[in-house]
Amino acid sequence: MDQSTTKAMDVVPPAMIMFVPIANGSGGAGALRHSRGKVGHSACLAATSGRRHRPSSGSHSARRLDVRMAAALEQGTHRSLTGEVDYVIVGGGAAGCVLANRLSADKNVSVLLLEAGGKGDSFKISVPLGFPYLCGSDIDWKYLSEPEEELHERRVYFPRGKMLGGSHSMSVMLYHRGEAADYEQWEAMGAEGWGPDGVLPFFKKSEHQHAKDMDSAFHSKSGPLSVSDLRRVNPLTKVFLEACEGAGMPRNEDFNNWNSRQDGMGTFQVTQREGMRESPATAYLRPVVGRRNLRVETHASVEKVLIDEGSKTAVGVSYVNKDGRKVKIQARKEVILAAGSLATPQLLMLSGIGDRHMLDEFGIPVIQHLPGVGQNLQDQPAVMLSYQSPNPYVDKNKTQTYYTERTGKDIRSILSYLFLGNGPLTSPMCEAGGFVRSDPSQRSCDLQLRFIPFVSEPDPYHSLGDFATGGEYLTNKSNRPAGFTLQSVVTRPKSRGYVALRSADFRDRPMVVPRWLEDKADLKTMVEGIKLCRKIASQSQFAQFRGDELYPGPQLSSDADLESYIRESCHTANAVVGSCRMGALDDDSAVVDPSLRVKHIKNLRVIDSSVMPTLPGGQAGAPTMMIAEKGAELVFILALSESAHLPLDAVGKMLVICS
Ligand SMILES: Cc1cc2nc3c(=O)[nH]c(=O)nc-3n(C[C@H](O)[C@H](O)[C@H](O)COP(=O)(O)OP(=O)(O)OC[C@H]3O[C@@H](n4cnc5c(N)ncnc54)[C@H](O)[C@@H]3O)c2cc1C
Repeated sequence: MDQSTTKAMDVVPPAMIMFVPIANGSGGAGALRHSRGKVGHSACLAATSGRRHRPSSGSHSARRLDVRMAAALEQGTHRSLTGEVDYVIVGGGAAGCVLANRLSADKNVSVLLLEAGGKGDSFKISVPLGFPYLCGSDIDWKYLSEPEEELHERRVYFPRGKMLGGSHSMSVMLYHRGEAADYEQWEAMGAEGWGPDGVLPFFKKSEHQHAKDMDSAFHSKSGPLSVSDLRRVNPLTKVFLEACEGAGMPRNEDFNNWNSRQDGMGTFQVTQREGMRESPATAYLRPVVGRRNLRVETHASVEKVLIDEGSKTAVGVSYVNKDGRKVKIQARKEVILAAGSLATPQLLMLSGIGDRHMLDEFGIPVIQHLPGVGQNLQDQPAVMLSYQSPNPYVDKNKTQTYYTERTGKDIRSILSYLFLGNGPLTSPMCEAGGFVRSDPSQRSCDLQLRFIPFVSEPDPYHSLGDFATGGEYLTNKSNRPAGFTLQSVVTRPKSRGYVALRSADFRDRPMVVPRWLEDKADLKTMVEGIKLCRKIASQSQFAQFRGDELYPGPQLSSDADLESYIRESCHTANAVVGSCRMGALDDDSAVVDPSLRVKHIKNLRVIDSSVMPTLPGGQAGAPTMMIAEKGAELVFILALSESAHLPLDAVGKMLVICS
């Protein structure tokens, strides 16, 4: 038998199985036995589980609690359930952490979360302004795209988090959902049940909104994920907002209120708790890591899903654990892929699910020809406009206004962060910006603008990669002037790329072909973005803060010049989605159905950012967690309907009433 498949493993019928420690209760290795439990109203409990595990919100208590949670996580990651579990979740990122919390809320089921990276609990991760220092470090997968002519043969660097919390643990923390029309489009593309009314309850279920006066129709204060206003707004950010007004742009006080237009400028909300990064790991996983039916295994790299060839049923996964040992684990109920938009399609292909021709090319036995796997890749390309300040090297000492590599070393910033949870170190860098239409005929905003009180190179990620390999970017030696940057992001891109296998070895990164400029409309949007940013920067409000334009530089002014600059320097805004698209049951190009089940394969779902049919205009983190919230409910509905012998619809309605 070929190694990529497993003949009928002993699949236990759908009965709930509880794991109970039999040794000293300390969760010692392998000290567990199974006991059968009944299906109760546990799925209803799942709907409120986040609330029961809320960390306290006392001033310094969150920091202390973080330490306690880290200790619990330490124990949790060493607890060992061997052999078989009910649910195996592959990838402990944004979606994986949500799923681990919600599925293990039913204490009658056992859940194993496998994460290739580590715990991701170091201090540098929790300090918001430290975000650039995470890029290129050992908690980053550091993907590189294939060279493309359209991008002047550049390889684009894609940071992706390799730790619990995934990419969101190294994110910029902006909290955006897109607008209602984005989800109407999902539904129109065959994602039945994923329209605005179908997704809003799950955004709210996730959210713990700290700002006052937010419309409760769109916000909630009872979810696990802390969402807040900025603790400190940089003086230059305020200048930027005044300049936007000067340029005739409207204000928007809440980009996530679907009763009003997304258009307008304002400060961004962030996923932070008391000035510290809030990731899916801190919000969802750490509070529940002590649950006895949940095992979290880090440094566990999944190589493929084990699928029974005859019945086309996922029965488990094989992975390499932290000791380098190959382990097979059986999933009695489901395997759920949540490895993100680059790794999930790779894992499907390595498991024999994907385009037949590609699998043949690498000698992988085809279990299911599914040509959509890896296609429909979307991301938001971005381009920078940077100015130095009038006294660029003297102004480097104004560390509270111009962020430079000195800001993080400034004693005022450090003390303010440590004792008050405030100051520049709480900044996500992009503190303000907004959504605009590059021309009035656009149906939705095609541009997101972001203001950064820091001089960025044209391709900041290239420079960050250089820094990670010993370069001087971000060090005291760097010759960076003080200044500021405006970033134009294609927020609803029309171009589509793809992910393909590079080899049949799971340790090789897949090929990533972003094709950002495939649709010339996206190029045009970026050109218009630079022009609009120049207009904002030329307003009188900036007069005393603006020196020379550094990038692209005033000599580049025609559309052709700007296009060339964009090809040379556009970079990712980190919203990589769509490579395992959800669609209607009869849509052959879709990878998962609206219940997120992989087409033609039993007991296998994809629940992560890769299922998005299109990018909701904004960042991808909040929509990913929404997908995982709704995905967990879909998993419960199936489990309940099977054990109670009820139709799926009836169970779905019951759950709505319970929650
Ligand atoms: C630098 C950066 C900035 C960002 N800024 C923002 C922002 O401001 N706002 C926002 O909303 N979003 C932001 N994002 C995007 C957001 O983080 C992602 O959209 C979101 O995390 C996607 O969730 P996911 O669960 O699909 O994948 P991920 O969060 O990437 O999780 C996938 C997980 O799977 C693990 N994994 C992969 N392969 C395997 C394997 N073989 N075995 C086991 N585990 C595996 C990975 O290590 C990772 O932990 C940013 C992302 C980055 C990288």
